[in-house]
Amino acid sequence: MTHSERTSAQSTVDIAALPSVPKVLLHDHLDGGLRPATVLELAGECGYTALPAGTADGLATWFREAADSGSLERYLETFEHTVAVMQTPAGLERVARECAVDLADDGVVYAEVRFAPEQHLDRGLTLDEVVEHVLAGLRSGESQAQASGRRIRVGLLLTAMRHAARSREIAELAVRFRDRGVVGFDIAGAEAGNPPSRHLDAFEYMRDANAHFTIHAGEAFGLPSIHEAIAFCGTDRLGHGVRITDDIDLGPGGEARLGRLANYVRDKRIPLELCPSSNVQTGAVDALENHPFDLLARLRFRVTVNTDNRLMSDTSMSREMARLVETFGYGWPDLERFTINAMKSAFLPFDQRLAIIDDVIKPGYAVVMG
Ligand SMILES: O=c1[nH]cnc2c1ncn2[C@@H]1O[C@H](CO)[C@@H](O)[C@H]1O
Ligand SMILES: [Zn+2]
Repeated sequence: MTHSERTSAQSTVDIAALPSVPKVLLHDHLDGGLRPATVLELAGECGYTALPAGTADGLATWFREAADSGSLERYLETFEHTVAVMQTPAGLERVARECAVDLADDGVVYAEVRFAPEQHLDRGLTLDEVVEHVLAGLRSGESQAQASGRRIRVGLLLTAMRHAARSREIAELAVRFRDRGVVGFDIAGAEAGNPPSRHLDAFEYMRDANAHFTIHAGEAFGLPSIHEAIAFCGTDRLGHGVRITDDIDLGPGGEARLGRLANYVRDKRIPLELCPSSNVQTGAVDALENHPFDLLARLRFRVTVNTDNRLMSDTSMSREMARLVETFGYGWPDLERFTINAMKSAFLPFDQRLAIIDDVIKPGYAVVMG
């Protein structure tokens, strides 16, 4: 065996081994990741009768197909059913606990999970109580994972809905809980018509508090949204950001010419929280093979791999990575790079990020690369 044959054999990804390598997830919605059976059981417990199917399998199929709509607005309508069953202390804690356990079972070692507290007040809980119950569920899921030999750490991001007017309040909530497990802030929801600058005071509050945030931008709307998120709001990361490719021209020989905004994003190493399957479902990209993930990765943007909504996309970190490997032919060194990109971009203190990279990620990839 020559050196290059050996190197390529060692770097070839065995799809079955994906759950065993350490993975880092920065963009995952708590209310988009419920187990179908849990949706069903919680609906029974809280008397929610509007579920679109009566079995776990039926629900799994319904969520995937309904989310496969080609439009972000229609995709978001499916959350009505998950949010409806996450209105009680028990419901919130269970969903959060199962989220941590499921991610750990998939080999995720560090995750930032997000949700919008303002959507969970229907049964009288306060914003603070909602966050407390979700944090309690995450801690209990971490312990449960550890008892079964899996180690995961989950940070919480608090999301404000961009069509609503509570972003400043949610930013304050995030800062109030910063030493109790909340690591940052975000805005989500329908992007077109709700530019990031509508929530400028929330972002200014976060910056004033030296606190971190990301912004869903460049998913259903293009460059103006990304520009505002960066230039006006000062975002640390871009949720999706896939439409940054609108500012990249490919010449006749395939050579890329970056516009000023694309250059800025790359120069400043602004992390892109790319969510391949979700982007195909919402129509941000027409097919996985046309996803700009690979172009952006080859141009050395700081790309990261994310699930967005595991229930709606019927996915997991391992499955997203498998889809990328099958579509673009990535090897283990590529997946390790995407994972380190994500860990570098986490909203954890620098020394803790480095410790996970050096003590967990690199040794984990060294095992599969031989
Ligand atoms: O990809 C997305 N783009 C924009 N908003 C989203 C996406 N996925 C989920 N949400 C929205 O975020 C809320 C809090 O988690 C969800 O309820 C959903 O409305
Ligand atoms: Zn999202």
